Amino acid sequence: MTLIIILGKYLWLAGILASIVMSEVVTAAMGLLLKGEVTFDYLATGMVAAFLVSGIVVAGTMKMEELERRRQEEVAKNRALRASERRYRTLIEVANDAILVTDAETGTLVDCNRQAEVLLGMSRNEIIGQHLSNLHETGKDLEEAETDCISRLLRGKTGTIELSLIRADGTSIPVEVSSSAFEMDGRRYVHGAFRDITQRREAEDRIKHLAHHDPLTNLPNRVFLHGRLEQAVEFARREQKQVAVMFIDLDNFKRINDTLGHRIGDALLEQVAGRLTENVHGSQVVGRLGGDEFLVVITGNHVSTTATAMAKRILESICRPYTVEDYQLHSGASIGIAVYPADGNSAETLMKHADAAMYHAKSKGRNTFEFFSQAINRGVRERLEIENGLRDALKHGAFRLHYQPQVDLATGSIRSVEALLRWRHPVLGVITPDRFIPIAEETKLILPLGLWVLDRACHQLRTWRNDGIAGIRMAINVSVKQLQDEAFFEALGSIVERHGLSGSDIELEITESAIMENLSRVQAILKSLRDYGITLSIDDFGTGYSSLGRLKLLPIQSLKIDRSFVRDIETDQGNAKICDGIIALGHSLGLKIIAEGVETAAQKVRLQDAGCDAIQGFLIAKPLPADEAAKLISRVNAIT
Ligand SMILES: Nc1nc2c(ncn2[C@@H]2O[C@H](COP(=O)(O)O[C@H]3[C@@H](O)[C@H](n4cnc5c(=O)[nH]c(N)nc54)O[C@@H]3COP(=O)(O)O)[C@@H](O)[C@H]2O)c(=O)[nH]1
Repeated sequence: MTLIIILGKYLWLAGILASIVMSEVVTAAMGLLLKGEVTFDYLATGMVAAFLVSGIVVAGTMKMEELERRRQEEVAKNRALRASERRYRTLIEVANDAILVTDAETGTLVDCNRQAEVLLGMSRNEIIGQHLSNLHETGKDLEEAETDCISRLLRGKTGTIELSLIRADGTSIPVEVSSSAFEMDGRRYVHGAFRDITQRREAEDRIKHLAHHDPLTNLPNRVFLHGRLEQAVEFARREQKQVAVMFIDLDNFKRINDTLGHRIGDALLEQVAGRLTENVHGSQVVGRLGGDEFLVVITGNHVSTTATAMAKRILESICRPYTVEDYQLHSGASIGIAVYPADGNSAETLMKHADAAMYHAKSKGRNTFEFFSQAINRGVRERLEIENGLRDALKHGAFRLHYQPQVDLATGSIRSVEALLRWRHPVLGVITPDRFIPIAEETKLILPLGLWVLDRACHQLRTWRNDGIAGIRMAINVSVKQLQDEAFFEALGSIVERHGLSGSDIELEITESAIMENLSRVQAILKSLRDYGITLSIDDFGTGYSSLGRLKLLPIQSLKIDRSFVRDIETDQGNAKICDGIIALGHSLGLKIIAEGVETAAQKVRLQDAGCDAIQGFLIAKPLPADEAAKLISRVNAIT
């Protein structure tokens, strides 16, 4: 071999040597031929042999050169290949991701980096040779989707996908895979960069949990419940099943929250959530809609029976006393139930109807449950009609005020009139304030409506004054929602002054229950009103369980005995005693007492004997239109 290399390198020398040898041979042969020492044939044969030998020497030498060139090329190629392999290994080893190289035809792993060993908790030897699909987690809901991912990977589809790998210790690990396909030696491979996304998934899960759960009780929230209810309805539609939606609203919660504070209220809600959870099993779901409202979703057959049993259990469980810090608290619940498909075809309708049924349960006396019915549905529609009608009536000036006199029992004169709203609905006819005021309060329409009443009542008083009817004040009902409105006080002042009146011309009546349930929130505004000279009166007194202690806190000037106590004062000893008690209590606090709903002379006498200061009722007059009220005032006050 060395000889070949040397010869290969010195081919030119071999050529010269061969030429010299050949010319020597030819010269010597010619000499021998001339001397006749050899015949021509012999000489020719020798010459040919010499040519052949030298040709063979030259050809062999050339071949050796060719071999050498090829060998060198091979060495260079191998060196380049090794360098490329080193570069490739360095590249995949320095990668932050786990790299797995898969034979696209067989799905077998043919290479991996150190990160892959760490990610999978396996050695390189354990990884290489495995089928890629052996490493992905199976037996989960996502199996189908992930199998699809694996086959996408193997088909060399580029892009990013997410799947779960199974580690050597059996734990699952979510990964994001960026893959690309390449060909080598006529075979197709897939290069996959696998990135551990456990932390990202955990963060996403945390965010998802927060977005779907109520932070106080950790129960599913409104968004989650709505989605779950939609799924349940869809499932029931497909599988011919039923869904019951149970709307639960706590009784008394607002009072507890307002009087004892939000910390106690929150603790109570947490305990209620715990009790509800105890009563919900299997596929049933309980969640919190917000405030003191909870929802349960029940799917299956005969859901009405299940819901009835569950509602009874829940009511019983919610009723048990709660211990929160040093307090023993009592609550109850009102439950409304709507069933798919009878009561609605969508999550929205079912929730709305369960809510309506809950309101019905509440109005029936609380701590009870009620299934949605067509009667309730009619009520809901009517309510909606009233709500829409209220907006129109406000816009088109369809309200009227009537005025009912209040008579001073000491003098017999009319000392004030109460402004009372009247409304004739275009379809439903006359609607009493008892029906539309609560709806106006819920929809906040009471704010513009209340201002309209103030304006019209003040306008009327000014008109009467201008007409010479003096010495009376205007009593106006205000809702607690109005008192909570920051703009109310200023608006009232500007209305009163615009009509050339002063605070002392106005008396505001606020219902006892409303004032007591919102005491802390309205105390400041009541004080401002009193400072402005307005007389404050507690309406429907006796129905709201005010304690003497709390009454003393209020800047009020009079109490109005609820007409339910006045109705049979002559015959009902109990009611008579209540009236006597209210009069005595009020006087002891320096308050004036007025009795409403006085319909008979006997009632008037009984109240007068008890020391009542003023009366209002059909005995004197029903609420009257302004002109009739004016005539009555003039007549009565002219006599007295
Ligand atoms: N926030 C506002 N509330 C208002 C306004 N206008 C009225 N109301 C409140 O609606 C409730 C019902 O009022 P209404 O149907 O007008 O009934 C009043 C009288 O008609 C009725 N009344 C008066 N005397 C008698 C009687 O001898 N017998 C009898 N059966 N009913 C009688 O009482 C109502 C007046 O009650 P009160 O206000 O408690 O003095 C009622 O609660 C109104 O307050 C409004 O503009 N804003």
